[in-house]
Amino acid sequence: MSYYPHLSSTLCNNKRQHCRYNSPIRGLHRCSPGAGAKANTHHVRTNLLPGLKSWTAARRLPQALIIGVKKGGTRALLEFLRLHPDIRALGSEPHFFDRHYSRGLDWYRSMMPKALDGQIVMEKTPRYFVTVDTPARVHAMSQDVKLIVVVRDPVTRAISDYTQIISKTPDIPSFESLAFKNRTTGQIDSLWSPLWIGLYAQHMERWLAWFPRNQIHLVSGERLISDPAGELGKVQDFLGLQRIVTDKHFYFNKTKGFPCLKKPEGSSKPHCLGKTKGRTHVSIDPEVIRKLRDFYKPHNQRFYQLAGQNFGWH
Ligand SMILES: Nc1ncnc2c1ncn2[C@@H]1O[C@H](COP(=O)(O)OS(=O)(=O)O)[C@@H](OP(=O)(O)O)[C@H]1O
Repeated sequence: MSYYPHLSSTLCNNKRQHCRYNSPIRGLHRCSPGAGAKANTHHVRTNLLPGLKSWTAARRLPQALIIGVKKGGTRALLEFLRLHPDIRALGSEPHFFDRHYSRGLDWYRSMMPKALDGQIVMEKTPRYFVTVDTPARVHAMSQDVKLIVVVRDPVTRAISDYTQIISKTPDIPSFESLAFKNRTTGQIDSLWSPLWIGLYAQHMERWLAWFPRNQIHLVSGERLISDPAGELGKVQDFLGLQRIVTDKHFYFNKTKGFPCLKKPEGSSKPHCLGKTKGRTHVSIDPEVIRKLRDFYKPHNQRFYQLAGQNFGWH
């Protein structure tokens, strides 16, 4: 007989790993064992239940990463996942594997939020998806790490990317002139970063050389907007978590034109993402958009094959 029936009742109790109740306590909603990453030795005692038991929170290396894609909806996904009591996510982008790798894993670990046993530590850095050395480096940290990629129509993604770039550097040439090596012949400049990032199959293949397909979960950036609870449900399943973030957490904000949170973590007020998320895009010559759609068609098909799903980008 358990002394803490309200706690033990949250533990997984059958092979299908269902949980019976929601615990009010962080760290007790896991429905499957997660990838292990060693904690550091600098523990902090955290008394969650005065008089009952003290729990140990520690900084650990992440067990899950949102690796991309830039402008895919990665911030929205991270903010939504943070509502889950068994997720501890770093708010900023640490860029460890692409920019700060020489600082070492101890530095990386020190960046992470403290987490209890059973909580999943995660971070998002969208550039990881496209940086050549990153898959091998992530693999060297952990073979079991769970990887999440939010993908979005590469043409819309490129325009979103350019909209962000021009908002910071207004003097750059037009999208139309940067997208082509030669506008007259119609030759696309696939090495221009906003276009190159959208070659998802190429980047995905690099990850698949290091990680099995079932360790990479793809989120549709489009569905993350049209059905956030549906996409979040699948991500929670992938992470082995109970589905705690559900449609009751979201409402559609007509002014913003996007789903927003009824009650974000640590607040009781509704909250939408900031002004840089969901910007009005610069308008692009429809003929250029048509050429880009043709350009991406074979790449998208190859990506659908690798993904085992069709994202419906036309
Ligand atoms: N709920 C909600 N609110 C606001 N924005 C949302 C939301 N869900 C997805 N998105 C889309 O997220 C796009 C930005 O993607 P990222 O967060 O990955 O951008 S970044 O790479 O971190 O800069 C952003 O792109 P733009 O619309 O081009 O600004 C949004 O379309």
